[in-house]
Amino acid sequence: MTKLTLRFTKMHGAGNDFIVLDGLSQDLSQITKEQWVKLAHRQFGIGADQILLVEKPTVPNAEFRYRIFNSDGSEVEQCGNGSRCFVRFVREKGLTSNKTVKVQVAHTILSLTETHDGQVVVNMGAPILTPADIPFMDAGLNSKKEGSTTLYELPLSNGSAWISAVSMGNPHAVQIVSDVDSAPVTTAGAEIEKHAAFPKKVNAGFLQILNRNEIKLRVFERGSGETLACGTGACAAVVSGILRGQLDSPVLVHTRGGDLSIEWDGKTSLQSDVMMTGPAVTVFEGVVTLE
Ligand SMILES: N[C@@H](CCC[C@H](N)C(=O)O)C(=O)O
Repeated sequence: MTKLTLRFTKMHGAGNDFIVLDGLSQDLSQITKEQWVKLAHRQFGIGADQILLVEKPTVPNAEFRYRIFNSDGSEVEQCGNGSRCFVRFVREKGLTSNKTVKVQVAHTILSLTETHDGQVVVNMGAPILTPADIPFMDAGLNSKKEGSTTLYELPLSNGSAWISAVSMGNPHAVQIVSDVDSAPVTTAGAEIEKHAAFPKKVNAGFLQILNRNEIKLRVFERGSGETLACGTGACAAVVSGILRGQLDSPVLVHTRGGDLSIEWDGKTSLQSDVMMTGPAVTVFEGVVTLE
């Protein structure tokens, strides 16, 4: 196998960490799934929750395309914290001078804006709540109404969990817990991630409500395990809490790696876009050789 030498940037958004690769000036097309896994490995690679590739768009109304790989090598549709790091990356590298950048991600275009205080605001689009589009197989599950949404009872080996199913481009199962610090995030989260009700697997969110505008959140991410923060998980948790009638926008989300602010006018229209504001930080740069 030929050796491949790549320039990379290590970044994080509220502790959710990324290897960002410029695919505009480097050929990344030959990299295999095994090599993504090795790059993301904490001991045998650089270490990251996700790898982000910056590429040319394939549609006319975006400046860039960016692709996302989980640390298990699976390619996914969406990454909230990653999108903030993406915009910081293209601006720091001088690849654009626009303050607001439109980027193609899977099947959507995201709009991202850096603010004067170093935060990034992302229009994450409207949440997807139709089970088949998440995708979520609700047939045969117990369900109940709470506020203006339906909750589903997900059977687990150690009891069950009442979840709401929300997609922010990627699937999330959100449950409310009384104390997020003692919640079984790694065990129940790992089981929910692979639950048969979610044919493409799912990110499992554990949400503790502090008051109507403030929550604590931990997420066991599909393909990466528990991360210090999950941007799409924060959006999905706030959508779930608002629909359950327990939260009001805006909501400050405390994760283990930092805070995110989420706004959603879902009481006016379910089609309202979710807005996420949070940090994006460059940690270091380097060169890595893949074999
Ligand atoms: N960390 C991300 C989400 C990354 C993708 C996720 N693990 C999935 O498989 O859907 C975020 O900040 O949203």
